Amino acid sequence: MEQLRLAIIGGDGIGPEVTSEARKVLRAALDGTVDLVETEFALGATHYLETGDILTDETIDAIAEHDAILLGAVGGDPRDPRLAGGIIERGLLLRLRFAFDHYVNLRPTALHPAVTSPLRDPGEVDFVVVREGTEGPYVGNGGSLRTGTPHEIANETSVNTAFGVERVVRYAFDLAETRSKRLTLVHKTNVLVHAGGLWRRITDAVAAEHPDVTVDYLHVDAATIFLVDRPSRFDVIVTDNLFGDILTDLAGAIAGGIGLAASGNINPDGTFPSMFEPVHGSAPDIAGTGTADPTAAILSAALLAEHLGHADAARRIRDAVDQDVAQRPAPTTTSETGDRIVALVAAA
Ligand SMILES: NC(=O)c1ccc[n+]([C@@H]2O[C@H](COP(=O)([O-])OP(=O)(O)OC[C@H]3O[C@@H](n4cnc5c(N)ncnc54)[C@H](O)[C@@H]3O)[C@@H](O)[C@H]2O)c1
Ligand SMILES: CC(C)[C@H](C(=O)O)[C@@H](O)C(=O)O
Ligand SMILES: [Mg+2]
Repeated sequence: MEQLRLAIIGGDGIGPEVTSEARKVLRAALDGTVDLVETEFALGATHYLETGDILTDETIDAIAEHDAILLGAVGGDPRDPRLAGGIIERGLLLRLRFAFDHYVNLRPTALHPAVTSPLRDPGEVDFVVVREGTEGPYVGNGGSLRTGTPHEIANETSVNTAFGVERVVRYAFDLAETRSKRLTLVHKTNVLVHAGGLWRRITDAVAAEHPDVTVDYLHVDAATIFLVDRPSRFDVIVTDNLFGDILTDLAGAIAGGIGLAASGNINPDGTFPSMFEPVHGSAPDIAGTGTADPTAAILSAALLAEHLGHADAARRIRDAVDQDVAQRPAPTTTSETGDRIVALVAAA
């Protein structure tokens, strides 16, 4: 039987709560077809406060030995001065994305049947944001002069390389070819002229190789209007790291809630393990209450299964989620939702 080695990073807050439900569902979906070997890595703000370690080189090497990573969420109490400066987000989450060259951050959005969108008339909501994952303003290229004085100067430089932009744009076009063949570049070329110009030129050049894909462009501010007014206009959105971050929280909200939004940090070359995680964070406001919705983590596990070649297991997970959200009791708990979805997967 095929063996799949999964690195599990529950993380902080609701991260471990939703990840354990996703693991249950994944085990049920792969049962009998795969020998699933799960290795837990204690990482996150809590781990850092206990040990002083955020992510050692040895741990990166150990995680690299796995076929994929399932991550919950990381980030501790925002008021804790020991966690200031996003040290966990940067030193753990972004470090993993960069170390494993997750240059595609894939964030699909679909309005599941029976889920209520806050939009009055959402129409068809079925699009994928292809968010660049290793560049942009996320690279940590910045600094502050005269810090803490009235004359402070703080810089955060967005890094965009032709190599980095081209590979993610190519991925987005290839994805559009498998969908409705419509691609929207989202940027802010009217202000961010250097980075925007590069994205635009590369998108135009790759578009010439895909004459059957309809390509358009929106400034990111206008894109937020259309996401609310007419999300059906979108099929594949390709955008930079920061715009993609912001748009996908909005996308989650219009598709019925951030508790349903899944993502994959993909290394398309397969050199490193890809990492699957909900779009949401550690939700300290509800951690420990047992009310977190594990659906985003479960759908992230479906993306993981699909990425590893188990399309049938992925389909069964998604079908079970669709059935569950259509008849979900309220109120319900994190583990009850996981249990119901496990039962539906097992019955399929
Ligand atoms: N990938 C990640 O690990 C990741 C992603 C985003 C934020 N974060 C971190 O998480 C911490 C909290 O960030 P935030 O408050 O800005 O965003 P968040 O996504 O954690 O929470 C935003 C709101 O959504 C709710 N929410 C989130 N997930 C939910 C779920 N599954 N079910 C029900 N409600 C849910 C929360 O209760 C909160 O009201 C910060 O430290 C942030 O840096 C981590
Ligand atoms: C926690 C943070 C670094 C992260 C990001 O900005 O990418 C998160 O918001 C996300 O969407 O995964
Ligand atoms: Mg985000």
